[in-house]
Amino acid sequence: MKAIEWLGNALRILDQTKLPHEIVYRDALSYKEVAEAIEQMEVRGAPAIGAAVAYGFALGALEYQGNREGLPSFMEEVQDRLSETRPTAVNLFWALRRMEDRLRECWDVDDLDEVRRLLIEEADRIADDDRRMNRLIGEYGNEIIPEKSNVLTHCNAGALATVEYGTALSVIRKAHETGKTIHVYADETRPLLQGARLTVFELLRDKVPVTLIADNMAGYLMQQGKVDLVIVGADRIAANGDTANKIGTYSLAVLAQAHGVPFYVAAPTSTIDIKVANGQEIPIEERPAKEIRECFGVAIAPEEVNVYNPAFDVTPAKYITGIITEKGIIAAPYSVNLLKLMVRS
Ligand SMILES: CSC[C@H]1O[C@H](OP(=O)(O)O)[C@H](O)[C@@H]1O
Repeated sequence: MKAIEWLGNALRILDQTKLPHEIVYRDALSYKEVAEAIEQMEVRGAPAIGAAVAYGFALGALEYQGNREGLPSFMEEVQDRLSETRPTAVNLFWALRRMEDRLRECWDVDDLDEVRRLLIEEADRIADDDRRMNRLIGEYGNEIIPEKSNVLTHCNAGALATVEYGTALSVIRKAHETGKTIHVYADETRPLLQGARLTVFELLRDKVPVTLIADNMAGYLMQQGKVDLVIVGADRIAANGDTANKIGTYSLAVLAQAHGVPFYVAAPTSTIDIKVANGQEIPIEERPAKEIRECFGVAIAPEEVNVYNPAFDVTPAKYITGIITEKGIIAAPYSVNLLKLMVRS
């Protein structure tokens, strides 16, 4: 089950708003369709968004009908449209920058089809890098999973949030595959229920024991000593280790520290934004009020009520036990150790 698949002239997108009850694909033939799919969260998850944007950029070059000289200004429009879709996941901007850099490197390539080929090749590399990084996250992360453990996770940081394997769920999968007795508590993750709809869906398919809980039950589980560790994904990690992730992550981190439960973030280095000093500088997406007032089309609050709907929150580094990356597990002091990580090849 892949979130996205490149078809050579289109990007096949699994519409995650329909999961788990319907498996529906959309073949995006244009960069605008990719942008809409990201905004509507048909494709979501920081690494998956990054790869989708890379292929969306390549689709823009395929759509272009002008001469070679006009391509750069057209691709600026493509870049603008893709970059305005969702502000928090830095993977989007990391992928766009790689595609823009590749386009600039092609300045002396006159043949438009050759430029298109080189851009698709770069998007493929971005996708392959994500597969590789997620596998390694699973390998390193497995080192911190006890032989027998109850792990709590939030939202969906699984295969559906990436090109393959996932980040937090890559660690859980690896532990399961290596024969550890791992059981997962999956937060439903209001308001869009990525945990109930996507994480549970993934883990049941992989036969990983999983129990679904409402978000407000996590503290009670920890108070009863039923959670051995928490592992979540990330959308943007600042230079000091402050981490933006799905709304509700910060509450989990504070509860985990209060109950002496280790709290890990699993993310590829494409999610680390070393240019952002701390969490205050991370843009937090605010989404439509409808997502709170309704639950998948069923009104659950009076139409006239005001709504606050931040899609992410920021967990200060002091609550994070370790950051699991494809280059190893990073501990505090994050300002020092993340910088060392990013300069390491
Ligand atoms: C592999 S980490 C994915 C990350 O993205 C999710 O947010 P959204 O579903 O809104 O894209 C959530 O924060 C996950 O942890």
